Amino acid sequence: MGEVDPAFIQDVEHRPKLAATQTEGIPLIDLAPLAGYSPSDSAVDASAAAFKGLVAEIGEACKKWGFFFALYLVVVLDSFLFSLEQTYASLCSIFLCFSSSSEKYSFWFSVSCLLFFISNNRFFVVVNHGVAAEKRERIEWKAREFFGQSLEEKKKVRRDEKQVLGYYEMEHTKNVRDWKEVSDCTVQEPMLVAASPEDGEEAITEWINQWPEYPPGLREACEEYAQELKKVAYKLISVITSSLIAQSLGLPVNRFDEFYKDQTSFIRLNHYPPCPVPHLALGLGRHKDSGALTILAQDNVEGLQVKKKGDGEWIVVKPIPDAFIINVGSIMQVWSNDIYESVEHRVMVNSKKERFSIPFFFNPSHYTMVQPLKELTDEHNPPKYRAYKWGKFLVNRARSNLKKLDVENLQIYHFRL
Ligand SMILES: O=C(O)CCC(=O)C(=O)O
Ligand SMILES: [Fe+2]
Repeated sequence: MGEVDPAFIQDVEHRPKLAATQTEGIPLIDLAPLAGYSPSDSAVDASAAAFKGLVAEIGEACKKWGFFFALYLVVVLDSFLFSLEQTYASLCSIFLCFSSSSEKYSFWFSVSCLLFFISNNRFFVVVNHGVAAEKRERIEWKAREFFGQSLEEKKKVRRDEKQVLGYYEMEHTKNVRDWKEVSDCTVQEPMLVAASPEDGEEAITEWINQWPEYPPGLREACEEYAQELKKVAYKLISVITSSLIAQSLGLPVNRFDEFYKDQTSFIRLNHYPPCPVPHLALGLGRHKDSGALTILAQDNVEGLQVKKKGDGEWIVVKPIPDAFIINVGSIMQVWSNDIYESVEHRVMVNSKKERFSIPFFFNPSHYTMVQPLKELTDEHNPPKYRAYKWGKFLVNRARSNLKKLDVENLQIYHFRL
């Protein structure tokens, strides 16, 4: 990335402290009732008594530990799962970490949950999500090979205004340049999106993947990983729906299915090179993910931090081998009318080690009107957001993150009522 351009330098109040607070605690809940789950039978599985018992159990666990608990630890023996909880309005953020395990568990979405309660932030950690370790290793290795090439090579698949998917190294978050390079590919082709961010313009366009010649096999690795992660996302959505059902008896268990038919989910390969000024710059500035759900694979180099509610302290999410970290995005915050709150997070860089991460952003179809679910609102609890069209939001963001602007780009608070 060459000389340190002032575009990378964070304002003083956003500069990272190099010694940040670590996460520690973890309770566990056995989610074995999810064994055998597959997206096609979500209605059956998710309505089963055992599943309901599980959701209730998680609610109890939340009650028991509440948000006073700073840290809590449970050691888990064999298989784990996790889950989202029934919520308590004051609780806000959720991160889930999943670990992969051997293939034999693919049919057993069994498990347990590692819940981190840090003040009133919650994290969940899980294994046995069914993604084979070698599939994850393959995409991680291909990402290393891809980013290991010269800038000239990588620029052959560079994104631009029209080809929005591909390589780029100029992303700005909150109008400060990130110390990273990325490559995006869609999960479902063709990916249909709005052609323009302007309201009233109905034209649709396709975003097409650009695959580099080198490394061979990158495409296959991404495609196979995408299929696996889609399955994990559906499982998560079914648990989230179930926990929301506890808030509203009128919410059908397949409530979210309609949004994912023509999904705009995508995978991002993130590479954070070593940085000579880690105390001044960030790999990725503070932000909330704008989709519904993110499933993140990080390597073993520390860097991800989430913001604790209340005192605003930044907490390191320590890497767990083979773990996925899952966080609720802004769409889920709107759908749930703030029952779930999207977590603010950022990435620190360091002067010695490079770091890689691979988020899977689970997003609905471009024509989805994002608004609080009507089953979760009434005259006592009115909608907190007006509806917005996801495809327009997505295109607006895609056009606004490559350069410094004078104002913050589009956020859900712009739709707050
Ligand atoms: O690299 C990470 O750990 C986080 C990446 C992230 O938050 C993102 O790409 O939105
Ligand atoms: Fe993020």
